[in-house]
Amino acid sequence: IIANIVKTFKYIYGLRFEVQGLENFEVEGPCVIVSNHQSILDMMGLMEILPDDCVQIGKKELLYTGPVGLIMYLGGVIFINRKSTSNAKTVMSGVAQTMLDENVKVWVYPEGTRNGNGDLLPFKKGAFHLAVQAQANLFTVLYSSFTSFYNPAKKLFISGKIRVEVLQPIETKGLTAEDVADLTERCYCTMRETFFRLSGTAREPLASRHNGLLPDP
Ligand SMILES: CCCCCCCCCCCCCCCC(=O)SCCNC(=O)CCNC(=O)[C@H](O)C(C)(C)COP(=O)(O)OP(=O)(O)OC[C@H]1O[C@@H](n2cnc3c(N)ncnc32)[C@H](O)[C@@H]1OP(=O)(O)O
Ligand SMILES: CCCCCCCC/C=C\CCCCCCCC(=O)OC[C@@H](O)COP(=O)(O)O
Repeated sequence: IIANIVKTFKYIYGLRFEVQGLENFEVEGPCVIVSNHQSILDMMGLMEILPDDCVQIGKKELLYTGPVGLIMYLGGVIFINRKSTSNAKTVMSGVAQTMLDENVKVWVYPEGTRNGNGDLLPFKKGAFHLAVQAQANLFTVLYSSFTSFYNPAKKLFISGKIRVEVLQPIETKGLTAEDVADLTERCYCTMRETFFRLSGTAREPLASRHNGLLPDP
């Protein structure tokens, strides 16, 4: 119900989605889906391709946003406290078990916050631990940059097109916690390349950002 309502918002905002690779989602079983997160507009992009039985990880502050919080709660959003790694880790290890027991897919924004600066932030590792703990497939989804039609700094909001790509799943069978850092880095590199390709923007060398995993100084 939520997805069908939010999917109509694109007509009001004058946005078009061009989706590639949706058939990659046609794999049975639980999985973790990670994607870039630029703005609240991502909620439209999320609903545009949301598979069945898929819940999202959200910051717990969103639970207290009145009717929207209630809708998210009823929609199954898993709320985590980002300020407490141990609390977030405990919640997420429960999620791995639920994924397996109830055949659920989980959508995570590994940047951990909205970021509209035309690049990806360094990734948090929770989503990758989750995929490894559940030994589930990991899907990566990229939305092209919104900067050409939405730029709060320039007070710009015009109609536009968002290119979306669902990449081939990555298997995590046999991987352990020790492999998570490497898995995170591999996904980061692939997703960043894809983001620049979809956005039609030049690629900044990773070396200038400490292989992408560390914050800028
Ligand atoms: C008409 C009405 C419309 C209504 C319409 C409704 C729309 C309904 C749609 C809703 C949609 C919601 C959308 C919400 C969107 C957001 O709220 S985005 C913000 C919230 N989401 C997130 O933060 C997810 C990503 N974050 C993570 O996964 C983070 O890793 C965590 C779990 C929060 C921890 O964060 P952290 O401590 O800051 O960062 P991190 O460096 O990853 O971890 C620290 C250490 O713990 C380890 N660690 C992390 N996680 C684990 C783990 N699970 N197990 C073991 N070790 C772990 C790491 O490996 C790391 O250790 P080292 O490897 O460095 O030694
Ligand atoms: C001008 C843009 C406004 C257009 C809004 C159109 C689309 C609206 C679709 C559904 C409306 C309500 C959904 C609310 C869900 C909000 C999810 C979200 O984006 O939370 C922020 C969180 O990830 C990270 O928080 P921070 O960036 O760390 O703080």
